[in-house]
Amino acid sequence: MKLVAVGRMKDKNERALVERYLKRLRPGLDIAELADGRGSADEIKRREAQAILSACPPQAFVIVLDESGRNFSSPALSEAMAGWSALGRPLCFVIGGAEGLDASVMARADAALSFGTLTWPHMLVRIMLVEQIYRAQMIASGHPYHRSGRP
Ligand SMILES: C[S@@+](CC[C@H](N)C(=O)[O-])C[C@H]1O[C@@H](n2cnc3c(N)ncnc32)[C@H](O)[C@@H]1O
Repeated sequence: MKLVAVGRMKDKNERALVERYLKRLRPGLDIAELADGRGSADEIKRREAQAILSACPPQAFVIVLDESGRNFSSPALSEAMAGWSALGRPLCFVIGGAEGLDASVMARADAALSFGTLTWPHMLVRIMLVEQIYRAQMIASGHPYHRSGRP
C-alpha cells in the first residue's frame, strides 16, 4: 500500500504519531511526501496534481481523502479495504495540500474517503488515516483493538 501526501511532516510529535501506527501495519504503507505547490491557488492545485498523479502507480486503486467522499464506519472501511485489495491492484491513498485536490486527481480516484464535513489540516488527516488503516487491519483479523460498543 502507498500513501501519496502533499507536504512534509516536520513536527516530531506528528511524525511520532504516524510512526506509532506505521510500524504495526501489515501489509505496510509506503509514504511519498510531495513538496507543497507554489503560485496561485489554481497553480498550486495543478502543480500538486501533476506530482500526485505521477506518484500513484499506474495500476493502483486510488482512494482520495476528501470532505466530499464517503463517510465510512471503521468496520465498513475494513470491509471495503478487503474488497479493494481483492481486486489485485495496489492500494494508493492520496491526501491533498492546503488548497485541496485538483479535479484531475478526483477524476483519477476509484474511491473517495471522508472524515466528515469538517475541514481538517492535512497533517492531522495523515495521522487519522494511518490509525484507521491500522484499525481496519485489526478488525479484519478479529483483534480486540477495535471495540464498537454497539449491538
Ligand atoms: C486543509 S485540507 C484542504 C481544504 C481545501 N479547501 C479543500 O477544499 O479540500 C487538506 C487535505 O486534507 C484532506 N482533508 C481535510 N479534511 C478532510 C475531511 N473532512 N475528510 C477527508 N479528507 C480531508 C484532503 O485530502 C484535503 O485535500
